[in-house]
Amino acid sequence: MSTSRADLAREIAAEQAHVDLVYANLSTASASAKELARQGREIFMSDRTNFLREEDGTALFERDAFAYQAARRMATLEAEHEGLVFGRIDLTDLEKRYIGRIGVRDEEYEPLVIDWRAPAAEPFYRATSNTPMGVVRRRVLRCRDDKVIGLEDDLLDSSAETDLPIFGEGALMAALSRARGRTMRDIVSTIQAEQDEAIRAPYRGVTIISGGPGTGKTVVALHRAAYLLYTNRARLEKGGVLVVGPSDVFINYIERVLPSLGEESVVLKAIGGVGSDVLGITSERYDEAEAATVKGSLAMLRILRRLVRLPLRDDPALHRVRVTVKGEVLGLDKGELDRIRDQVLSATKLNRGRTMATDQVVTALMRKLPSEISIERDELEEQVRDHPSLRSFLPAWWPTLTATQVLARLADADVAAKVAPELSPLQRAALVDSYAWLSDDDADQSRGWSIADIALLDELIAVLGRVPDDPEPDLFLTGNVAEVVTMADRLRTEKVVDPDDDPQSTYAHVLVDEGQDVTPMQWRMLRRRGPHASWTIVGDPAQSSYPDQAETTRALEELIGHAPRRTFTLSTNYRSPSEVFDFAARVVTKVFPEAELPRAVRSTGVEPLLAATDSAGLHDGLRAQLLELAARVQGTIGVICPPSRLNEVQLFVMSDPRLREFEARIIVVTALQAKGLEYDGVLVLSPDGIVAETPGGVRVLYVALTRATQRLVTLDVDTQDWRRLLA
Ligand SMILES: Nc1ncnc2c1ncn2[C@@H]1O[C@H](COP(=O)(O)OP(=O)(O)OP(=O)(O)O)[C@@H](O)[C@H]1O
Repeated sequence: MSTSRADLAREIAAEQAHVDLVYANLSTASASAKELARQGREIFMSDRTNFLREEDGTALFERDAFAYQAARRMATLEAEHEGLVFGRIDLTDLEKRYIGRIGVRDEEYEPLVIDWRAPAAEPFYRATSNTPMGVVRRRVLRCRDDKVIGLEDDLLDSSAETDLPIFGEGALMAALSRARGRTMRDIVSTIQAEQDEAIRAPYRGVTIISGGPGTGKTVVALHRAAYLLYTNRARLEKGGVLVVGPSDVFINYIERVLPSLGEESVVLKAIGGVGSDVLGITSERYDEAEAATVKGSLAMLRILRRLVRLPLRDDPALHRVRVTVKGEVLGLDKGELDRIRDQVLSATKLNRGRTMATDQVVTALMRKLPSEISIERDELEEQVRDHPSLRSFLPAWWPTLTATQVLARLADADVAAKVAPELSPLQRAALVDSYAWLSDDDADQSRGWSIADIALLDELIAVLGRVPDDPEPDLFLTGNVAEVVTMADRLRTEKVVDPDDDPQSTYAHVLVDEGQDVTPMQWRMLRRRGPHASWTIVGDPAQSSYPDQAETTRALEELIGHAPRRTFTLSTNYRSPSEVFDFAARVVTKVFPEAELPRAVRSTGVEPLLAATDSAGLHDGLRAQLLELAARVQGTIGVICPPSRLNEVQLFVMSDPRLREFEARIIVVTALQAKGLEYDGVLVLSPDGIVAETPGGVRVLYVALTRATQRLVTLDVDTQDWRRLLA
């Protein structure tokens, strides 16, 4: 229903005039920002009812309209390419409202632009032709910096008597068909109605955002964080917002979205970095499938507790203690000492328990003195307490332990056999092997703690308590155990602070992305970061890399408890063309029939390409397919491969003379590293390898197959068993 180019140019010029007015007001306002903020507050206080009527019943709007806020956030927004004003709605009563990243008023306090999060902006996102909400036309302005360069309109109420011109084919399609960059962009001008509902859901309790791949879960959750900061600013700026994603690559990918919405105060962390507040360690390393599964499971809880209680060495000298008072030998044997240990550990944490344990040992020894020996109680106590053998026994029997020292003990197969009897021999071997790097003669000592270990170390800190400021010297460190401990010790970086403080940083709102991959042990780690928080949890079980879904669900249920909960399911795939998504869906439904399958919003007419090669021809096959992909798509190309091939493929892509010219566009990752990311062209290398080497198997292959925004190629190497799933 469009009109001529001249009409469009006229319309753009008219919009430009309004945008110019906004910028002019903004710079005047910035110049006297503080003063205006003060005045604004006064007006707000004295004439609140007037404001309320004008602004659709919200007191929030006014605050953001204050020029002071605007100036502060403008500094961030200036760095972005998208304009400050991006939308307009024309209402049946002829009112027009401009929507933007921040609210701006003129000197009369008349709104020139409404913040996208204000209630008055809601119809911009929610109105549809079935329910127009009084909106006749919705317009998206495409701006570069402060210049309007295009318009896209939707006529929502064709029955309204209007002569408003309508331009363009719709903003969403225009946005989706552009090539993607290396980082995620905000979608503030094209948020869809079902997404808007999740974004504006109430603050309290737990908000779950589910839906298949590419439905905008991540981007919606980030807009929700910006919305919550707007509606609960005082609480959230003080209490903090934590966003947790699967990897550092993912965090780099999303990190510009919130600043582009004017919000800088959110803490972003990869799941392997959540424990860094207490451990000083972050990890990006994945364990092999079997070990990762064991370490994620709640069975580890019992194993770690036993590990903490297991004496560091089976030294007969620690099986008994003897002191002499007035010629009488007073002693406790192993059974008595074990009982004291159990009692103390059930009352307090190990690193805080030495004093209590000492008191109990002293009392028990005092009781051993035959009653006929006459001695003042105080003197007896002093003699027992200060006895040199007791003083050397206690630190060895009740050592101060760091989390890394304790976990490192699992490198010893005998220790693992004692503390983890419930594991199968295969599981136990995988667990022990995963710590082989700790031994001094392991070639790969640089491997370090894995992502799954971080949650275990965090749990251990919760069990052990902090290391006291001035731990007594650990006299027990001799022999073989000492070697293991020494290596762990080198990696020990726990911060030492007041032992009575809760050691973790906590937040008022925690947003967890790719929640389906969070293992039960990781949920416990996250819970410690938000004991009183409200939560936004984003996920898609069909993409899970943790095999025991039932266990993860239980862990999540425990987190939610009785808190109010609401679930939003997003149903449209904005990333992949239908040809790519339908192909991937065929694969996943064979192993996970209950998968949420969204409807792809676009189609390109290009079916995925299934290619094959053998190990000998891998480089030639890979080069040929990548050159073809690079010629066919603009933008990024993701090569998704099994972990065992990652180094080889990275090296090949960097060194091959023909591929080097595309180096800036090609990214080589494993399927787990590709979680949450997208590329214009995707080559999935060795699907069989991905299934075999990754926890989650076919579900993780599904992740790989759903990363493309344009084209998908699969390249089998030697085997192609996975193709049976396409039948
Ligand atoms: N309303 C929208 N307007 C424009 N682009 C959108 C919209 N919704 C989603 N997108 C785009 O679709 C792509 C997929 O979004 P996102 O990564 O948030 O999906 P997801 O559901 O988290 O995917 P996955 O589960 O596969 O990680 C992104 O490029 C995002 O910007």
